[in-house]
Amino acid sequence: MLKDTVIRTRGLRKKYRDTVALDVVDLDVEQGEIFALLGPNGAGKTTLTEILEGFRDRDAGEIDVLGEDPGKASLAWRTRVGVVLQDSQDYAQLTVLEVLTHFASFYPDARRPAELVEAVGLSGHEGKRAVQLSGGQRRRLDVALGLVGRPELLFLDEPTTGFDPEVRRQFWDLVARLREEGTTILLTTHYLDEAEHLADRVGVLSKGGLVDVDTPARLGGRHLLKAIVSWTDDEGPHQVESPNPTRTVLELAARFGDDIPGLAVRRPTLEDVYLSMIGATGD
Ligand SMILES: Nc1ncnc2c1ncn2[C@@H]1O[C@H](COP(=O)(O)OP(=O)(O)OP(=O)(O)O)[C@@H](O)[C@H]1O
Repeated sequence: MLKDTVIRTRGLRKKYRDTVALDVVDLDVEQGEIFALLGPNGAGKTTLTEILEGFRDRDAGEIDVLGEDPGKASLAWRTRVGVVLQDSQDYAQLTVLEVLTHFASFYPDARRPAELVEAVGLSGHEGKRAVQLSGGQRRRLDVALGLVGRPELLFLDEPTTGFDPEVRRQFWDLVARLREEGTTILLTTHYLDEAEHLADRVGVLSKGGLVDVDTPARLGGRHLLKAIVSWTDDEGPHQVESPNPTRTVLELAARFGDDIPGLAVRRPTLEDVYLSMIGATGD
């Protein structure tokens, strides 16, 4: 294993009865990287994540996570890994502060509960029982629990589901701060804007296989795709694909004068590329 590789899998396979959930997955995630795993429902994201976390067994393949096999990992390894699962854990009757204090006691160098409350935007809710929190607030408590042990590697499984737009932005800022501290993050999300904003690289999982791994800007050859220039004239709306949209706009400006009616230049988004990749594999 390379010194700076935090996650490495080779030939990873997992089957549930007749369903092949993971089919020969080779994945490398480097130290300090934010890696987003994308894929439609049932693609295998949770299966892959939970195998890497040591919560599910694999059928075949090699895995190295922070130098150990998660299936046989030590307690010391577990303190280096933070996990935010899709489903909340059961601590409904404890207050926010009690939950955080309790979990902090398991770690050698835990973050202070007050710091965590602030970081996930739960200030003012410290005394509330978990059961009294809204869905989004409860999710933020889950995220705080993932961070409590100051993990070197953090797994975030759909962390912002149920967050309102403002809290999502706050969460993104929190992830940016973790990145600055050198935390490696494996994130699964259905929000393409989240992947674009946060991830250094994204991997698209479809039907148990990694279809592509690249930066958000280059995934699926996105950087090579043509821009779409659209405008409106007396005949109605027009649009053309252009390899050089600046030139197209200059030509239109020469034709229309100062103002090109209804001008828009649209570059293919990560979502456009992702949907065409998923469509191409028949999901
Ligand atoms: N415990 C299980 N027993 C049987 N089949 C399972 C089990 N867990 C997952 N599967 C199947 O394995 C496949 C991959 O599921 P997985 O939950 O890993 O997908 P996912 O990408 O996380 O989906 P989602 O986006 O909906 O969370 C699916 O076909 C699912 O039905």
